[in-house]
Amino acid sequence: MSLDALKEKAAKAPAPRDALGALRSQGVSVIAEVKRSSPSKGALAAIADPAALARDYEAGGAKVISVLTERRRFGGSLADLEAVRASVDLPILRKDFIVTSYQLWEARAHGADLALLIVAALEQDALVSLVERAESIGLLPLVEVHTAEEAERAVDAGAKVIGVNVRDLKTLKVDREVFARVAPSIPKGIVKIAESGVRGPHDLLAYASSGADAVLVGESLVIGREPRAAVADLVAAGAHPALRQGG
Ligand SMILES: O=C(O)c1ccccc1NCC(=O)[C@H](O)[C@H](O)COP(=O)(O)O
Repeated sequence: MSLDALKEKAAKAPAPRDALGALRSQGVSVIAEVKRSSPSKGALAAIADPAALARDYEAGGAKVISVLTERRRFGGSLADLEAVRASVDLPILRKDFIVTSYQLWEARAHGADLALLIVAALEQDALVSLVERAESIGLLPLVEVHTAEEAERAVDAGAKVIGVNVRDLKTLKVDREVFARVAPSIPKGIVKIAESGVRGPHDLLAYASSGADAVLVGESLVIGREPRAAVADLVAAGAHPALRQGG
């Protein structure tokens, strides 16, 4: 589709939902992901009806839904994004390898409210310009980092929401300690998300004790038999106001 056509589609898309408000609400917010497969684990779950899964996540108390839209390695699509957006009242994250403003327009045109920007994949100028572009078209950028240096770059680029992915995207290894090492480099006032490796409430509590305002969870929700109950268990664990770091 041409950029002009995409911009026209974006203009007709439903208005963006308040993702920052959702992430800043009380308790540790759960971002539940629609994830069929992954480079690290291969096939995880068939997910014939991503909209039904998203409704289960919403009923369990998730604050945001993440939809992987990359097809080859994650089995996702923009059609999934659109179907999920239409089926719930929550803000939706387009989780993909976004490196152009075309992909941001594409995200908004298909109903996304947030878009992932991975610091390691972008030169600083490009990162700054994509953060600005995202905000100008109504998308909240979730800027993903894996090291303290990348966190500094995210802050310099004006990120309001930073996700620390504890999965090393080069080796695919998950090291949950990464969050505790990187989070102190993120100033108060910026929403901190711990991404990957949440197997259950104990991992959410560990991330929360290191300052996480939200967790992003994929695999453990899609391989379990009761996604709604699994989300509800996480939400209950994260509900204690004392857990919030006041960041
Ligand atoms: O999941 C992977 O194997 C992966 C590999 C390379 C780049 C990204 C990858 N995953 C995307 C994500 O960030 C996760 O889906 C998300 O954080 C949820 O993680 P998990 O709960 O561990 O499935």
